[in-house]
Amino acid sequence: MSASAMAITVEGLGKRFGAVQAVDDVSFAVEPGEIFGFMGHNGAGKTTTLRILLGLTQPTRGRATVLGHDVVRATLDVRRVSGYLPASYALPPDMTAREFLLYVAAMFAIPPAQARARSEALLRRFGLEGAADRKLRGFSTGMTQKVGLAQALINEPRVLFLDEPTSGLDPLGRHELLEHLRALSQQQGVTVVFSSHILSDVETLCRRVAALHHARLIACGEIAALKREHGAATMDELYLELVRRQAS
Ligand SMILES: Nc1ncnc2c1ncn2[C@@H]1O[C@H](COP(=O)(O)OP(=O)(O)OP(=O)(O)O)[C@@H](O)[C@H]1O
Repeated sequence: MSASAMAITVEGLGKRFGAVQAVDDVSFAVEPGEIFGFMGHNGAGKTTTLRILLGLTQPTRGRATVLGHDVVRATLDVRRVSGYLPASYALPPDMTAREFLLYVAAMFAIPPAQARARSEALLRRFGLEGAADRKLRGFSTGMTQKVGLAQALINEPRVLFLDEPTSGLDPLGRHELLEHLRALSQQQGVTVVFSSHILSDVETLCRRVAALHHARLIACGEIAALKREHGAATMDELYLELVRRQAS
């Protein structure tokens, strides 16, 4: 696939925070409609890369595009077509789920009637109708993640960036969330970047992955091919082998 046909392109991306090189010469591309896995240990640079792709942090080197929009020069276009579920964030405790979705819709300047229709559809889709008028302060981890995903979808994004979306979820909650993501990709052609430490979830959902290690990309490609290449039977084995090779 040519670079211009890619949903996301990342070329020689770098980010330095003072003395810390958070992302170092990272390049990869994501195809439209694919669910692309992003793995790496704590502090490897995953969140920083996602935040650069969303235009929330400026790179110190390199360039990246989302649906052809340069993430530095066309940040507003990038935000318009993107949804983001951060790894951790505080929902406003005194808002109800419904109020919160309408609030996020207003930030995207979605007209009120459309905002109401989308909010109701998302509340239904995530089984939150019964809790829609409850204040967010009492929401469980699973319900909070569903609200988080609903807010990330309010602008009907074509590209969805998810940072650790399944952490803290029970097996049923994880399964439901993975099914939602699969449906978004397969039925609506949404491109998903799925960053996770839970390698079984990455394997369940993604055909291709990138692995970051100490800010650098140490592997990128099809999971099946990477496993073959590195003689790994499982995803955990693959990841450990990739990291081991860096150390030796
Ligand atoms: N705003 C910041 N200021 C200074 N250093 C930062 C900042 N954001 C990230 N870093 C540093 O950059 C490095 C990469 O962090 P990042 O959050 O991108 O990693 P990560 O792979 O997402 O980790 P985790 O899995 O723990 O979320 C870390 O050393 C981190 O401390």
